[in-house]
Amino acid sequence: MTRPLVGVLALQGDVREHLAALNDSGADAVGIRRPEELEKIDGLVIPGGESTTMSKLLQIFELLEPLKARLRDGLPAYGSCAGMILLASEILDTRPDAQHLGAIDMTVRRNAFGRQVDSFESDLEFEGIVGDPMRAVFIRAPWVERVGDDVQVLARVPESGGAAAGRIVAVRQGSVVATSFHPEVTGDRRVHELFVDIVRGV
Ligand SMILES: NC(=O)CC[C@H](N)C(=O)O
Repeated sequence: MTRPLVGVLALQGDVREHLAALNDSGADAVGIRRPEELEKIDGLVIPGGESTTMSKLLQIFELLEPLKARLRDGLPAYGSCAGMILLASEILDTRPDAQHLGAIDMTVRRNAFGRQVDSFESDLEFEGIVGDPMRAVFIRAPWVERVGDDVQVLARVPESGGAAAGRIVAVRQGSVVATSFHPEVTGDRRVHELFVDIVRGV
């Protein structure tokens, strides 16, 4: 597979940044808004934004069930922040009618680090990615409170992170990856390169 076709769920959130990051990382990127567009892609990114809004829009645009089906069939996926929330099997502190995709066996707490003003940046180690520590940008981010046996923890808040030190902020289950933070906004393409390799089956 030379340049895989990777979709970015384009209902709401920071779509443009992920399209650019994927194009920089060896994939051809395309926005996804309709069920029929899901069939042609080799992988999918779910961007940051507002997970409860995305949940509603997934239903309005009739994408929820077709996307769940493609994920069940093994579609590689990567979710950042709100995308992590949607990929979870259990979400804490969300609306009762909020939908989720259940692609990773994990419990995620929305807005776990606090209010918008508590957003922060941190340098952290990312399992499987070599080189300098990754600059992680957390914007009203979730954290992972529980992971299933098949889920690999890829990154945690470092000891310098105060009360949140040790909290799980990046995970992988099979071909599905999720981060609490936003690599798409820093110019560091290593997470997107890792995901494109997963899509390629590397
Ligand atoms: N940066 C983000 O994606 C924020 C996520 C948002 N706080 C939510 O709970 O859906």
